[in-house]
Amino acid sequence: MQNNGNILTTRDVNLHYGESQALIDVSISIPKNRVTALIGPSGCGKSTLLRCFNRMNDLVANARITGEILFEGTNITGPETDVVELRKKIGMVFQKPNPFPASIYDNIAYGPRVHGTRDRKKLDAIVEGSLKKAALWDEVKDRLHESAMGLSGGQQQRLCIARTLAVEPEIILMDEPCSALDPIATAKIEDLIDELKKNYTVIIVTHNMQQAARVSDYTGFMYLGKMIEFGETVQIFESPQEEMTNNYITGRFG
Ligand SMILES: Nc1ncnc2c1ncn2[C@@H]1O[C@H](COP(=O)(O)OP(=O)(O)OP(=O)(O)O)[C@@H](O)[C@H]1O
Repeated sequence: MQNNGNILTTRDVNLHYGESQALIDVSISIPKNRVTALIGPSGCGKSTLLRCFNRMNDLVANARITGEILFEGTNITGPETDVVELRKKIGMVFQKPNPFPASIYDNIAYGPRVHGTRDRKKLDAIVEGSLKKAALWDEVKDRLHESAMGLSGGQQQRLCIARTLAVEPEIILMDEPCSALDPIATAKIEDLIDELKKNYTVIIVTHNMQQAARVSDYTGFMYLGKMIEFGETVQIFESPQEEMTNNYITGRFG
């Protein structure tokens, strides 16, 4: 597969929560405009690594990180990084859909308003464009001013993706985005992920190996805080180089 260059590179990333180490010497490069899946058994550090990419671990009082994370060549782990700007460029979608208790329109317009867009026409265009990109427009165009809480779980998750897209990110982090959804809603999100990679880089944490195999171009297998193997998804699933990867994907542990 043609690699478009790397958008994120980690160099010897170690992360401790107090005394306990959650990431050990993680060094990977995430290809641009591709979908990368992080897999591995519960507690191996997938979410911790994902949260490093937009500094969400800053919110955890006892988290301490060393090493470098280069986003388009600039280290983002230091105090000089503008975290608000970073999170605009690297958005996040969580396990449980978390729309604000506000209208569909206001959920999408929130980010652009915070970043200074006030013009109604511009906001209208952003709302429509983001909902279209998230494959939700047709379902909600006649109820934009109704509460987002009235949407189904799958629609709420696509709304959260639209909300992320509204501030024009480059990377979308997804932490088990389908784990609260039924198979039909999950299939819609998976189709959407495939569509999104034309314009964005997606990094997804998933417990579901079939999902990783279906949606991702690259896969990283983690175990006990270490990145055991990282490569093209086809290679990881069909000819893993590490015995541990092989044991995991064949269901021998985890
Ligand atoms: N806020 C925190 N404070 C202390 N320890 C934490 C915190 N968050 C995670 N950990 C620990 O760090 C390790 C990695 O957790 P993490 O959530 O990154 O794993 P994971 O692979 O995403 O797990 P899961 O698949 O179960 O979500 C675990 O041992 C976990 O208990």
